[in-house]
Amino acid sequence: MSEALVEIDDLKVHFPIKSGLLFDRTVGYVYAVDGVSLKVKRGETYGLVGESGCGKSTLGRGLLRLVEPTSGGITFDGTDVRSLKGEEMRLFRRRIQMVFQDPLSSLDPRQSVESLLVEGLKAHGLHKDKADVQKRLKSTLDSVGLPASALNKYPHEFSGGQRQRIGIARALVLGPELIVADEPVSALDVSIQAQVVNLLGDLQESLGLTYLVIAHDLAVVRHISDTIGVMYLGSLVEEADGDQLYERPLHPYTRALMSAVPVPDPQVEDRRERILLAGDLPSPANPPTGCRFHTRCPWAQPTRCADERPQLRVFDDSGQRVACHYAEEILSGELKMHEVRAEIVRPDSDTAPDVGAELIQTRTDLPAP
Ligand SMILES: Nc1ncnc2c1ncn2[C@@H]1O[C@H](COP(=O)(O)OP(=O)(O)OP(=O)(O)O)[C@@H](O)[C@H]1O
Repeated sequence: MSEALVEIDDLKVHFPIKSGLLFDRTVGYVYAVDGVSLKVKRGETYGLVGESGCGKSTLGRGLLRLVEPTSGGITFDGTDVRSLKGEEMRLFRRRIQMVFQDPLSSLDPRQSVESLLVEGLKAHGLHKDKADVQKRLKSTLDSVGLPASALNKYPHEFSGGQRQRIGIARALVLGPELIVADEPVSALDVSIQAQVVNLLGDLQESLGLTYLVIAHDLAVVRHISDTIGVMYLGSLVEEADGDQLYERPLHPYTRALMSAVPVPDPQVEDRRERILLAGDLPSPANPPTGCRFHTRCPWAQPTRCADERPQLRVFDDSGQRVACHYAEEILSGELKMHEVRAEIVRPDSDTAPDVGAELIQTRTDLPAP
């Protein structure tokens, strides 16, 4: 299957910053999403990663029009989402559901599981046939591994993992085609995370679901994503097949994110590339000129990186896309990291596993170029 269910074209979501006594003056914008184009194929999982504040959630919310995009196109199953109104919009919303990070805050503690699940059905007028509703609720609970007796209980009576199963059931009960899962496991214990990730995988297989999974942690999306997009300060900086991205990360930011994912093998863990990013994420209200990553990039070159914004371009036949002027030179090793900003420790070539590059420890106490 390769048909795109969702197509996002040059999407921008800019939030106005208001000032003045009545907050009636716009003094600037938060460029939360600033020109993202991507496709989510039917039946597949698109993993969107990036550190907190880079615009991942806003992109997900913009797709559902929970926030109104500033510009750009969104197509869902061939329909122009941005032109939908009234009843058409309501029907569209049924086809896409969200799963949120923290089930405790997204589930009203005063409502029983039954009432939480029926709520969605009511919003779409699907609650009238009582026998049918009961059948639907029970089979939905069964599909997420919860017993029918859960219907009469309240969220606090469940463990964190079970609560997330309720959150997933609430999304599933309307029979959606796409699920936007925003940090679906980051509030859970590590031991429970794998169970919920596996559940999402099983549901995808049995129900033919399409997922957009948003996470700050590459480890979470690694095993479930067919395609991974890496976001930095409102833009996609790299996109590739899940495996391809791990074998050959091209963008310096992806390499930095990758180096933060722990590897279970201590030999590999000791020897792999480490890039600790200098400084914090710049403000999306005042993004750096040129390449937005240049202020933190260990390979940034004067003055092109500061002057010219790199476009997301197809790198080679693999279809991998990267927004970096120097991706080829970094990959070939022709361009070295700034020695003043990095301590480079080369691993013993006889024993070093093939993990992409020399072992690099970047010092974070040095100023950005
Ligand atoms: N409604 C809003 N009004 C103004 N600014 C907003 C609004 N929503 C988000 N932002 C800002 O947009 C930027 C991107 O936020 P967003 O939540 O999309 O990032 P994120 O990558 O999902 O981070 P997190 O994982 O912390 O949610 C942030 O600077 C945030 O403060």
